[in-house]
Amino acid sequence: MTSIIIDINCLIVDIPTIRPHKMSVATMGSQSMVIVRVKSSDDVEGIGEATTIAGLNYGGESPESIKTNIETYFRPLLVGQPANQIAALRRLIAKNIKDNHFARSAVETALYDARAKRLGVSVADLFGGRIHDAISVAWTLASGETAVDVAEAQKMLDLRRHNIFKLKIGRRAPEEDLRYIESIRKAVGDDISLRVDLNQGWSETQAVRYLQPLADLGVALVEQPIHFKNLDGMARLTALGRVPIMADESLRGPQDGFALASKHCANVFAIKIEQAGGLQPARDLMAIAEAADISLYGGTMLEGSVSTVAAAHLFSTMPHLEWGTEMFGPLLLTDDILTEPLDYSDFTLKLPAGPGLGVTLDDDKLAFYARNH
Ligand SMILES: O=C(O)C[C@H]1C=CC(=O)O1
Ligand SMILES: [Mn+2]
Repeated sequence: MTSIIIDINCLIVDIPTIRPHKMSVATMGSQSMVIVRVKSSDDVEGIGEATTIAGLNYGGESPESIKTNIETYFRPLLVGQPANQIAALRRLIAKNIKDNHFARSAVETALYDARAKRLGVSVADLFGGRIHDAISVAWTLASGETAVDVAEAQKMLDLRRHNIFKLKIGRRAPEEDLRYIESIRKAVGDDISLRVDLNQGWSETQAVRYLQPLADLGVALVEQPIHFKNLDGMARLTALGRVPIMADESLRGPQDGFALASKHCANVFAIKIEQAGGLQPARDLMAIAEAADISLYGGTMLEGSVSTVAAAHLFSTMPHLEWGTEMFGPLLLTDDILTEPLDYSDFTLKLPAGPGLGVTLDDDKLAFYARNH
């Protein structure tokens, strides 16, 4: 029997972070997730999540705009449509709704979750099946206090939770950032992979000046050092060859991926399902990277458990995820909205068993953290 979409609901859920998360774009003290539930005539519910960083600080979609746009534009478009025809639904959305990649990703995730549940398979199975049962997970140090970050890195190593660290820099003067990285390097030793993320915080001139000092400190990867539109600049920094360059904000879907790949603007792509516009566009973006011999990294929008596990399903199907992932979002929050939290151990995130995304929402927690205004 054909299952028909009968309703789409959105809830904004606000959960505090375990500590302030300081980036060049914003300081976050809590995370706001838009949880999307797609209900169908056969009673199978699909869930998805759209999460941004600090309202409008990172990009053009906020939790509030995502909720409004899904309820006002996606919902009437999709209600009454066959729930299993995901490609047709994607075409319908593309024809009627421009941009709104985060909202699209949440809706698409919910459609895949429901489709997989109906088939009794996992979301990874819809993308060819998992190759990896666990994926490596980096942690971001971003408390803004060197001593706190040193202690945090040590704790993560002791707990065997993370042994790769991303450092958020570009908020302070470059010389101060160098001293900070040096302290972290001294504390963790030479064998630990340290990467930095500027979130576009530098001018191209600053990047030319400071890439070598970063390389001298053993920084393995430099993420989005300059403005996302300065693709020629990204290509020039990549061509310098001082340290591998990773694109993040410059990648808003497969077309951007093609532009960056054809101009050699990066050595590595950070793949984010929300920024790409959903699981399938993210998969398309990864195919472009693979064809261009650009390495892959599984990126996060500091998402909660639902979007994190959705991305993990997709990443688990990739033969080569050379730089691992940073799917740690749920661990940055003081509480979770799942009945069973995700399993982080042995420096990895374990893919859950079970159909669909393999996770269940805890309705009491949702009710507790839901924004009521
Ligand atoms: O990569 C970003 O820009 C966003 C995010 C990912 C990890 C983190 O700490 O911030
Ligand atoms: Mn980034």
